[in-house]
Amino acid sequence: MGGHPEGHPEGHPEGLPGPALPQAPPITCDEPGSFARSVFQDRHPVLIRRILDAVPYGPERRRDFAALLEESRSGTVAGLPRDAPDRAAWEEWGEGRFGRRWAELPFLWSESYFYRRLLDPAGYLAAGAWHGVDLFAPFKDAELDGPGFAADLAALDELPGLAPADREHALLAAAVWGNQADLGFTMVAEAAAPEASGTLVADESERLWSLLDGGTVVVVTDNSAREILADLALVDDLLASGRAREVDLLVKPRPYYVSDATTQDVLSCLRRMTAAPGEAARTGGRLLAALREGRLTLTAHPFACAPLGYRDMPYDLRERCAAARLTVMKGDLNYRRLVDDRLWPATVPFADVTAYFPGPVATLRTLKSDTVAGLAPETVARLDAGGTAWRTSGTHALIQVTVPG
Ligand SMILES: O=P(O)(O)OC[C@@]1(O)O[C@H](CO)[C@@H](O)[C@@H]1O
Repeated sequence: MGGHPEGHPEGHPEGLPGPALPQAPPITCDEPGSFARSVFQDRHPVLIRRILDAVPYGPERRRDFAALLEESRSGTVAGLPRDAPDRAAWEEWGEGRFGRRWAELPFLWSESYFYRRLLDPAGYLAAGAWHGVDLFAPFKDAELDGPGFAADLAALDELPGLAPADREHALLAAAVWGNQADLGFTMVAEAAAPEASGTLVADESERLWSLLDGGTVVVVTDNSAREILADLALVDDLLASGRAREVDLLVKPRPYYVSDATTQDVLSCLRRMTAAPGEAARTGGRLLAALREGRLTLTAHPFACAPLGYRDMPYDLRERCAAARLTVMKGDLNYRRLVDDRLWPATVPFADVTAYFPGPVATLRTLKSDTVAGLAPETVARLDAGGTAWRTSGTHALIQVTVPG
C-alpha cells in the first residue's frame, strides 16, 4: 500500500490498465479563496473552539490543541509521537510529506492527517484517563437528542404503508440526503439546513437497483446519528426484501471528521431505534437479529481512516469489494477518496475515473467539496450559470454507479 505520485496523471496512474484520463491536479489548500483553504483557515478554528467548549480538557491539552491548529494553518507537518500505535502506518502513508507545508499537500491527505492529529491532544490513543473518550461525542449526542433525529425515527412509521418501489425510492432518497447531516459541515453557519433536500445532479438509481439481486452488499458508511439511521433503514429493507443476502457495514475504527460513525455510534443509533415506538423499534429489532445471525456485519478497518484514495486499497479490502455484488460509498469524503480528490473536468466520465475499482460501486453523496466527475455538459453549464456554490454547499447530490468491465 502507499500513495501514488502527486503529479498530474497522464493516462492511468501507476501504469494500471484503464482509460486515458485528462490531466487533473490534486486539490490542495494553497489556492487563495478555495474551499479547501477555507476548511483549514475558517472551519478548523471553529471546530477546535467547539471541542474545547464541550469537553473539559486541562490546560496542557488545551495548549496542545491550539498548537496543532497553529501548525496546520501556517506551519509544516510534524510527525506522530514516537510511541503512537499507528506511527508505522502513517510513516508509510505520509512518506515524503512530513516537514513540508500543510497547505501544499493534497487536501485529502492533509485534512485526514489533521483529524488523526486531533486524537493526540485529546489523549484518545495514549494510555491514561482520556483513552478512548470520543472528542466528538458531545456533538454526536446532541444530534441523537435533537428534534431532527426524533422526526426521522417517527418518519419510519410511513414505510410499511408504501408500495415496495415507493419504499425503496424513499429509503434511497433518505440515505442520499441524510448525508447533509454532517457535523463537520455544519460547523460553518452558512451550511445548508439538513432538512432541505435539493437537486440530484446525476441519478443512476435505476442502475443501482438493477445490481441488487441477492448478493453481498458492502456499505461504506459516513456520518453517525441521522445519516446512519437512514443507512440502517435502507440496509434493513435490502435484507428484508432479499435484495441483499448479507450486508457488511464498514465503520471508522476511531473518531474521524467529527461525526463519522464508529461501531459505538451504530450501537447508539440501534439503541435509540429499539427504544422508540412503532416501526423504528421493529426496524432496530430486525437489524439486531441480523447482526446476531451474521447477515449484517460491522467492519472497522484501519484503511477507513487512511489519507488515501480507494485506488490504494489494501489487498483484503480490495478482495472484499471484488467479491461483493455492490459496494455503496456514502458521503463526500468517500467520494473524494473514490475519485482521488482531483480537480477533474466535471464532465469526465465517472466510469473512467473509477475504472480501477475492483467491483461494482455506487456512490450516494451530497456535494460538499470541489471534486466531481460524470456530469452531463448541460448540467454543468446550468449549474455554473446559476452562480451558486453548487459544488460545496450541500444543496446538490448525486447517485452514480460504475460496473468495471
Ligand atoms: O464525508 P462527509 O461527511 O459527507 O463530508 C466531509 C466534509 O465535511 O469534510 C470535508 C471538508 O471538511 C468535505 O469534503 C466535506 O464537506
